[in-house]
Amino acid sequence: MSMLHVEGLSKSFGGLKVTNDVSLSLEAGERLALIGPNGAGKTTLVNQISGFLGADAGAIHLQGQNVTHWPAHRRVRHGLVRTFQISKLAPALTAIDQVALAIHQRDGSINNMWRRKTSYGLVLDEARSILEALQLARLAHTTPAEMAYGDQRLVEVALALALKPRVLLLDEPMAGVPKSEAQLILDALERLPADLAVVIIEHDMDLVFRFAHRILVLANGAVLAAGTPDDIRRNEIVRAVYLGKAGQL
Ligand SMILES: Nc1ncnc2c1ncn2[C@@H]1O[C@H](COP(=O)(O)OP(=O)(O)OP(=O)(O)O)[C@@H](O)[C@H]1O
Repeated sequence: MSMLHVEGLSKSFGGLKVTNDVSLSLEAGERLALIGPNGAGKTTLVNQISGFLGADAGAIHLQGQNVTHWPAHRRVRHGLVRTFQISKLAPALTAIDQVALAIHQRDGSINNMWRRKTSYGLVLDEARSILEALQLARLAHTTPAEMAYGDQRLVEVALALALKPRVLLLDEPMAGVPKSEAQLILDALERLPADLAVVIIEHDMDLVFRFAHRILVLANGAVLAAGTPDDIRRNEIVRAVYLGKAGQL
């Protein structure tokens, strides 16, 4: 059974079809990249899958369960977690506190007055191990303002991991990150749990072609092509519409 199955998803804003009959499937451990020119509908599709935007037509199944009409927070509880293009970090909190807060949120313990100190110790242990897994332990006691931008993006990935996703949607983790920090991001993404299913929106083709097992190309809201990185690299239509024009192949 697929971890995520999207069938015929569509959405229009006025007369503009922003997603047009999009289907995709994702197995545990798979890395799928969503690429396409600006305005192709990538973020809209991720907004729909994560429950931030409804669908005019189509269905979304998470591990066989129909979640099409579920609100975003319910999808999160069932393992469908996303990050955003724009930073959502709390400016005054250290990385470890932010991750600990996300763990509390996941466990529903944030308002639990009777929380025992021992359980808080366990939360901190877990927060530390999430940071370590992404090689971010060096940032544990650092606030976002004191971090390089690439590190901030990675702490956001750590926050998403704290929610124990089975499917992780990453919206442009490389956006705004200077080239000098790009390798750091790629290294961290390659250390994501092997059984996690990942959908990544990304304009950086180096990252896309190194990270993705499969690539789905969107243009004008519709699927233009889908296949392995080699298939996509060789696809003449994709080259003409997107990759060739971007001069990145
Ligand atoms: N709330 C909205 N109301 C009206 N139009 C919208 C809305 N959100 C997105 N759009 C339009 O939908 C189209 C797709 O936008 P979307 O942000 O999904 O594209 P994208 O592929 O993610 O682009 P980018 O690579 O620039 O992030 C664009 O033409 C955009 O202007």
